[in-house]
Amino acid sequence: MSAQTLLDKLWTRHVVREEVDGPSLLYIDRHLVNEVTSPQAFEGLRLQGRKPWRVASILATADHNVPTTDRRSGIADPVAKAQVDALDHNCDDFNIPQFGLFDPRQGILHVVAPEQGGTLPGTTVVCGDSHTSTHGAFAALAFGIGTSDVEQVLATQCLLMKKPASMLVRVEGKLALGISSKDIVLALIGQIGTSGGTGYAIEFSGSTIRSLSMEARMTLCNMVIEAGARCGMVAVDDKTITYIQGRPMAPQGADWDAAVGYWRTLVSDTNAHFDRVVELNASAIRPMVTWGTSPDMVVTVDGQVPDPAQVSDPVKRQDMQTALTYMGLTPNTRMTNIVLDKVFIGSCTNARIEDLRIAANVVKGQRVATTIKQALVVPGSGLVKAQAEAEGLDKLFTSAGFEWREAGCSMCLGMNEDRLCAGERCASTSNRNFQGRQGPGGRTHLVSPAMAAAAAIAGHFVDVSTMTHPTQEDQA
Ligand SMILES: CC(C)[C@H](C(=O)O)[C@@H](O)C(=O)O
Ligand code: SF4
Repeated sequence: MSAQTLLDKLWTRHVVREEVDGPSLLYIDRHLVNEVTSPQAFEGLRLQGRKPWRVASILATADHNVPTTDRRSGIADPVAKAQVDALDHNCDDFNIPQFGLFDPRQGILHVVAPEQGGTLPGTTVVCGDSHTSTHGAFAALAFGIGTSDVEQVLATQCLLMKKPASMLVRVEGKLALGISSKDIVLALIGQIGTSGGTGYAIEFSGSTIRSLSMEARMTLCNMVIEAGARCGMVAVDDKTITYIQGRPMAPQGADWDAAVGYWRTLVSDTNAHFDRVVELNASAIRPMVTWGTSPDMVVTVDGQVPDPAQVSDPVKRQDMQTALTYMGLTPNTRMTNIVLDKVFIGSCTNARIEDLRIAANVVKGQRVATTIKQALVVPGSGLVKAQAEAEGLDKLFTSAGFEWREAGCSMCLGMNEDRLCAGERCASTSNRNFQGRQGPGGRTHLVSPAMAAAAAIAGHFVDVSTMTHPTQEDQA
């Protein structure tokens, strides 16, 4: 047999039926269900008199609409409340286990599932949410689906999909101090653009990737969607296996041994062919900050806001101009001179324990700048929150002036009460800086947790690579 990529291996193992020139039918192992994209799917099942095909494949929790303060007083917004109530009702009705609002395991699905051992190598993982690509960090074939697909997977445990092309992103070398996988992926998106990954599944490889923790690998795979790719993945190694061992939903005993034996095969064969290869030099990567309204509008923190006048392509020039007007920025402003109103540390990109450790270490013993109106830390799950509290990280944050919240998507997209007001400028560890993403008229700059934390203290962006703190390699 010819050399196979990791994608080939995952694909072949899950194809139920292959069509020439059409989508294939894939078997789905894990279905993550949130409150936003599932109500209509469940309604569809009911109308057809169907039941979920394999309830045990489902992991459900509300994440987008949940309040991050005072949950006991309920959800004020009627739309948010209706979605959360619908998930409760549907899970009760169809006997689907759910992590409810008061369950410590509740949180953002892309944080919760790996934490529970619900994301395993060699599986297919879907969710009605684009950032499902996150789970590919475990050598899973993981991708977001739409609401009608959610219904199809509930009903049949299968999904029609066309095999993506393969892209290898090889990152070699050592990251400088203070640089994280968020900077790697922002640098990648800056290089290939928001449609550079369209039609591809991206596999990350190379010595830099091997040195990264599982948390850091999840951040990489989380953001491939912002490069247009459907899924991201990282091959299995010791770190993958160590992370999973002992988690509640992980296999045990003889099953564990058999699973590990199979998981070890989940690497691209030497000489496997990729449709596109992109190389990055880790030692050249600097802390990244977005300046515009798309994740590829990004520069290094020691750079400046670009000048549309320097760009010859009229379409690109107009896009830049529109973004700058929305963002309220003047060309050639140094990034370190951009003054902020709010800071958000959270989201499925960067709200895992390692992210909070890195941020807490930066703010330790200091105070949030008086010009910052609000600095939020929203852990990715109740268990991340509990772990952080056990380590005293919450105290480091609150005594610096941050607010310490309950788990959820929160200000990543403002479907709950946590939002930017019009014109407010925010350093955010999330993944999307689209117009109005964090609240109508809000201005988002995407950064790493270390960069967000340092910006909160200074009141403007600062270059964290000139500060001393642990890297993601130390934490692995
Ligand atoms: C609401 C949901 C469907 C959406 C997504 O698919 O990604 C959200 O999570 C986001 O990040 O924009
Ligand atoms: S944290 Fe943000 S990106 Fe992630 S699922 Fe929630 S809204 Fe989407």
